[in-house]
Amino acid sequence: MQNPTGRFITFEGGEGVGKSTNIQALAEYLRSIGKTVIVTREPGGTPIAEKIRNDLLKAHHEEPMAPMAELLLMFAARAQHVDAVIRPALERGDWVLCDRFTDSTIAYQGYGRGLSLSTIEQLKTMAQGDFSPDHTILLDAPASVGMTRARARGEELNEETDRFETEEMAFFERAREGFLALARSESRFHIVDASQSLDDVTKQVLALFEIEGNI
Ligand SMILES: Nc1ncnc2c1ncn2[C@@H]1O[C@H](COP(=O)(O)OP(=O)(O)O)[C@@H](O)[C@H]1O
Ligand SMILES: Cc1cn([C@H]2C[C@H](O)[C@@H](COP(=O)(O)OP(=O)(O)O)O2)c(=O)[nH]c1=O
Repeated sequence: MQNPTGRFITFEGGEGVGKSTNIQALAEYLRSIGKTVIVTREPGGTPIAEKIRNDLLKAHHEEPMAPMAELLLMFAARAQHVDAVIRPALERGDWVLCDRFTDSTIAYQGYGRGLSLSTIEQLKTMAQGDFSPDHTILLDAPASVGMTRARARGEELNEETDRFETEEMAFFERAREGFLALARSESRFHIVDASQSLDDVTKQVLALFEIEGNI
């Protein structure tokens, strides 16, 4: 890890695959070796973007949300998040670990909802220019595995089901295919098999960072 400037690391994958848990483990490790680390998430990460998140995830609206409205709100939240939080942190030399980013939009709104990938690409350019993660950890598991974990976590923490969690399993399988297609086409991706035990998944995530120069 000789580069003194910050790095932007994103975690991607379906519901309940272990993104938040492994982000915390990586943050702890990076702090233990002296890095300043910010952990954030999408949609959200700033007060304005968290308000947009609230509208995006709320399961019960007085009307159905149009897929294009959903797409534009994802990018509105992201534009705010990049401008107010992510870019300033990287400029200070901090490491930014983000739970989901634009790959989730391609996977969920593109592969999941069936919106045009070229429209998403255009919006991406408008919202973030060529700004992109340095590395992306894709936690990959069959949708049913992650969903079972997410439901168990939801019951344990007494969380309300969000709008996405009400989608059918085929939607999440399409999103998984989207993530895998992205991972095959871009070298910033590191795929970790998230159907393994939590211990094994975390070991593999940390191994990407533990050996100097590994990542
Ligand atoms: N590899 C794993 N094996 C078993 N349980 C896991 C694993 N990874 C995470 N979990 C558990 O599954 C639930 C969802 O994990 P979480 O990190 O919140 O996922 P995400 O952020 O991807 O939705 C949590 O209760 C977590 O402890
Ligand atoms: C960032 C992003 C998230 N999403 C969805 C995925 C999730 O269902 C939801 C965000 O919730 P999140 O709390 O990240 O879900 P989980 O912890 O269960 O993985 O928003 C999109 O559809 N597009 C996006 O661009």
